[in-house]
Amino acid sequence: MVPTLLEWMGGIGGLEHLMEVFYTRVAADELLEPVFRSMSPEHAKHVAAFVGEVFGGPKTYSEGYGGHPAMIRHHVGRALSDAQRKRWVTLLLECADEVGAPDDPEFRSAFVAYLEWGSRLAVINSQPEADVTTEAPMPSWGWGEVKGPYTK
Ligand code: HEM
Repeated sequence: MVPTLLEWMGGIGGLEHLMEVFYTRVAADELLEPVFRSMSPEHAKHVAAFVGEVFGGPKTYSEGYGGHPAMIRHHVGRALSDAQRKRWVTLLLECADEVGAPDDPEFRSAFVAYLEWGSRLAVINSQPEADVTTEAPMPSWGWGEVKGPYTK
């Protein structure tokens, strides 16, 4: 059986740890700190729940935190810039290295693909003139063309 992306990265505990480390670093980053100044103490946990669900885990975000529409609404009107988006992705990947998240080529290609996709949508939805549809279904992300984790 091919593991889900969430299973491969150590389950929800592994993802929560990554997000805790990441949002601590975000709060100390000059470009991102103003964007996340009002984030709730639960922010890292909620983002981990969302990404965990997308990566094949339990439906925690859908059942407890408002689902995909709520995630989209959190970005609406924030006028995020591409520079902020790039820093967000770069910092998250640095933290993935720091916490020892899987670094096999297969996992990282799937992880980066999702982060590029999701972060670009967040920027689009955050523009003041954006025509946002919040009713899109929860995304589901898998291994893509690499089809599964690295095997020797
Ligand atoms: C794959 C990409 C992304 C995902 C999955 C994601 C997910 C989320 C989720 C689930 C929330 C709501 C958290 C909660 O329920 O408390 C949220 C809020 C937010 N996100 Fe994102 N996000 C992404 C990209 C970005 C990027 C690139 C930025 C900015 C550079 C950003 C800025 C924010 C901000 C400002 C909030 C609201 C924080 C607050 O409550 O004050 N997001 N995001």
